[in-house]
Amino acid sequence: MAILLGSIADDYTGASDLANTLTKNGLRTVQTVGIPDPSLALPDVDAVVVSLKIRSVPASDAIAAAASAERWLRQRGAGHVLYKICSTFDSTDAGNIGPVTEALSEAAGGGVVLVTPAFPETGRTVYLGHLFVGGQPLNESPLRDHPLNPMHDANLVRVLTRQSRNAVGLIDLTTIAAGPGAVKARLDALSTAGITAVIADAIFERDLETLGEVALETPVSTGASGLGLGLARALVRSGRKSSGAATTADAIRPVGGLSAIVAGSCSKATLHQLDIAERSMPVLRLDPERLLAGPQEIAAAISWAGDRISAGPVVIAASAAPETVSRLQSLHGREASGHAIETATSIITAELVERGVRRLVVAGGETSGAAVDRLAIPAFLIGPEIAPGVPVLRTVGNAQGDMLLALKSGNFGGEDFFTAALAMMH
Ligand SMILES: Nc1ncnc2c1ncn2[C@@H]1O[C@H](COP(=O)(O)OP(=O)(O)O)[C@@H](O)[C@H]1O
Ligand SMILES: O=C(O)[C@@H](O)C(=O)COP(=O)(O)O
Repeated sequence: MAILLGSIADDYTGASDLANTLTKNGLRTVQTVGIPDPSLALPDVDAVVVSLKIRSVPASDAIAAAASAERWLRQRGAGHVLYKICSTFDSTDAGNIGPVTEALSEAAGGGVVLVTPAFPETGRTVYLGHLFVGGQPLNESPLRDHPLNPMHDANLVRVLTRQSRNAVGLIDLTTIAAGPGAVKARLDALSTAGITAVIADAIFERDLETLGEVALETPVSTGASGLGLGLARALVRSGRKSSGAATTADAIRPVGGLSAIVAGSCSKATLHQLDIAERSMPVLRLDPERLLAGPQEIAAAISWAGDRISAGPVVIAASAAPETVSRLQSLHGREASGHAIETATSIITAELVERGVRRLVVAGGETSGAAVDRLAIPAFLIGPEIAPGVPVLRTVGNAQGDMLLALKSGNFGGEDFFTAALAMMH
């Protein structure tokens, strides 16, 4: 299998978001969970998205994991590797977007890397280096209250500079509107000035098409699904994409079994989706304090689900509003609280699968990573889109048999996302 495009995603929901975008734009794509075991039979594809859980780990761990994935992708023919980050640039001053971008670039021989989290379809745009989420600057959006990576600065040149060893530049919208030639000339000038990463503006998909065309001529880029769209369209336009359409129908063959939703995302969109789900499904709100205190809350949740799940889907959520999250974090620490809750929700998920759940929605990137790791799912085929950024996934090589999943980024999906997702999984 020789692949045209490789990607390393810093979390699992982000990986499925990118895989969805690449598929929609004509690339046959598979999502692997880490570097797959050589015995795993992967389909013949144009693009592989390797999902890693490296958004909120120490930078040195993130670099090591990304470097191994990059080597694996290059060995399979990837001429370009996209480091898939969050469209809301989720990270801290310690990284990991800057350190991983620099490491991947150095591994590929250096040069300047285009960086943009723009994803216009979900309202993420970048202008003069400032990231907007819908109509709000990043630091005024709900991302200011993210449990793990609260974002307090919309100026991405500044944010990336704080995470980088080398200087960071900007390619503004005027240059991008002038086309690929103008972008290349600006990149060359910035590179001569010693800059190794540039934040690129992008408001419309045409901006990302221009950036994709330029990025494809370089070994590495860093961005969200918008840049994936640009790269995929550039590959198709250039005629480099092999024949064979990207179809999704095969991925949603029915799997039967029970269905469940597990949420650990505390994002505004997820909190509202949970409120809406309460009108049509049993929803258990976990007590975060009790979750941290010992295994009783997990056992109680599994017993609660066991009493109801044969009658229809159930929802189990650790999610809480910012004030509650802050209170827990002030008692137990930010990372310790997040990690303990991810562990608890992943144990609950595995128990539900043990009891026959085969159709599963997980809300939250870190939450999804912990759950998929505990289930030891090796890879996913990409099915149809439920909402922008969220496809139905079908497991590949799963020990428990075929399952259908949706890994929902906290901020994605309309208010009826959970019922919409389950309606597409049979
Ligand atoms: N009630 C809570 N208090 C504190 N942290 C929580 C709570 N519920 C979930 N979390 C943690 O918040 C984090 C949410 O991140 P994530 O799953 O990536 O969601 P999102 O996709 O919204 O970013 C996880 O680490 C999760 O364990
Ligand atoms: O780019 C995006 O916004 C998503 O693909 C993504 O990475 C979301 O991360 P989480 O909100 O942590 O799921």
